Amino acid sequence: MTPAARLSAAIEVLADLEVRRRPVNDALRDWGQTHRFAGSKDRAALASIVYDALRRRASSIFLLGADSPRAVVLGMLRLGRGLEADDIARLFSGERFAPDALTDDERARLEAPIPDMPAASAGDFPEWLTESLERTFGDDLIAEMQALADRAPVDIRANTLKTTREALVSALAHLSPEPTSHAEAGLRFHAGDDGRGPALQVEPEFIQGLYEIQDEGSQLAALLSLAAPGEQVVDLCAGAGGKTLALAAQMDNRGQIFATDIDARRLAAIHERLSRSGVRNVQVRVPRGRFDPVRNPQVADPLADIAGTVDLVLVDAPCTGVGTWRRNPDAKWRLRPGALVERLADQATVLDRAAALVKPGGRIAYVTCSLLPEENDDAVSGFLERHADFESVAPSNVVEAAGLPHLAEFATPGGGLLLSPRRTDTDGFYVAILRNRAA
Ligand SMILES: C[S@@+](CC[C@H](N)C(=O)[O-])C[C@H]1O[C@@H](n2cnc3c(N)ncnc32)[C@H](O)[C@@H]1O
Repeated sequence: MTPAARLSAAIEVLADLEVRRRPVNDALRDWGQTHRFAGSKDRAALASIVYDALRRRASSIFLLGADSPRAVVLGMLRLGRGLEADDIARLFSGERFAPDALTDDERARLEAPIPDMPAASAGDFPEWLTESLERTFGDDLIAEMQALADRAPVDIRANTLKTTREALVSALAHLSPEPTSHAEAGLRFHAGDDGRGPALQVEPEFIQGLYEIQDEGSQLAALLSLAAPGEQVVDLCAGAGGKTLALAAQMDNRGQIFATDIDARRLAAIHERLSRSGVRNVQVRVPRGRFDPVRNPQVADPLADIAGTVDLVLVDAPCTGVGTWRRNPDAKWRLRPGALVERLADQATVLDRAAALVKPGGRIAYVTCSLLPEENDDAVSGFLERHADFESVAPSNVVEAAGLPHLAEFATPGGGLLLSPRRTDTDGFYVAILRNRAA
C-alpha cells in the first residue's frame, strides 16, 4: 500500500470506531480480515496512524474546525508528525486510493501558525475531566497531558529470582535495551518510526521466565508497597498477576502471597506466569464465581481464613486507567462520567475489604493507574474517614524505605505519590500506604 492509501484506510477505521464505539484493536483486526492483501508492514503502519490520530484527536479537531475522521488524520499529520501543508497536500491528492484533495479551508488551516487552544484541546483530553485534572496538575496541566498523549516505550522487569538486569542487557543487546531511570530491575526499549516495539514475547529469555513485560511505573508501585521477604501479603486485585510476580521477586520467594480477584476469570493467566517465573511463594485463591457478598452471597470469601492476619494488602484498584492513556489513546474518548462513578464505588468496596484483612500494625498499599484526584487522594481520605484505626504513612518515609528518595517531590496533598509520563517518564500511577495504628 502507498502511504496515501494507508491514510485512506486509517480514515475508514476511525469512521468505523465512531459508528460502532468499540476498542481500536477490534476495529483494526476487522479491517485486516477484510483487506487480506495488506501485509504486516501495512497493518503496523495503519495501526500507528490510527493510534497517533487518537492521541491528537482534540487538538486536530480544534485545528481543522471539524470533527470528522479526515480532520483528525490531517491534524495528526500536522501536529503529531510535524508535516507541512505541502507535504500533506501531496498525500491528500485525490488520486487512486489516496484521500480526496485538500479543500481551500483545510489548506489554509494547515498553513496557518498553530493557534492557542483551550486546555482540553491543547492537552488532548476529554473536556469533562478538565476540573479534576487541573486539581491534580494546576499550572502544569497542559504540559502533563501533552506528555500523556505521546507514544510510550516498552519496559521489562528483570526477574531477579532467575537473573540480573545486567545479564539481560547482554542477552538482549540486539534490541538495544536501556536501564530504566528509577526501577532497579527495569529495562526500556523504544519503538521504531512505525510505532512497533520489539517482539519481546518471543525471545528465549522471556520463554525461560527471565523477564516480564511491565511498565516502569507498575514496577515502582510494587517497590513502593514495601513488601519484604518473610511477610504475609495479599494481592487483592491480582488480575493476571503483573504485580504479584513483582512482589514475589521483591520478597525473594520468602513469606507468602495470597493472590485473588473478585473475578475468577481475570486470574486465568496467573498460573502459567507464576510457574514460568519460578515463583514458589504464591497461593492463588480463586473465588467460585464472582465474589460479591451483596449480589452473590452464595460465593464464599476465598480469604475468610486469613482475615485480620496480614502484614500487607496490595490494592491494585480497578480504576479509569487515565494514567495508561499513552498506551490506550482510544480509552480516553470512550471514558464516560458514569464509569468514573462506578470505579469510585469499587475502590471504596475493595479498600474496606482490605482493611478487614490487615493485622494490627499492618498496612494497605493503595495503587491506581489514574491521575484523577477522585480515585486517588479523595478515595484515601474517604477510607480514612470510614476507618479511624488507619493513618497514611508520610510519602517521604515511603520513598526513603523503598530506596527511591528522589521520588519525594511527587508527594500529593493527600499523602500519596503520583507518577506520570512528564514527572517520571512512566505511565501514571498513584500509591498511598495506609497503616493500621494498633501496633
Ligand atoms: C488494575 S486491575 C489489576 C491488575 C493486576 N494487579 C496486574 O498488576 O496485572 C484491577 C483488578 O481489580 C479487580 N477487582 C475489582 N473489584 C474488586 C474487588 N471488590 N475485590 C477484588 N478485586 C476486584 C478487577 O477484576 C481487576 O482484575
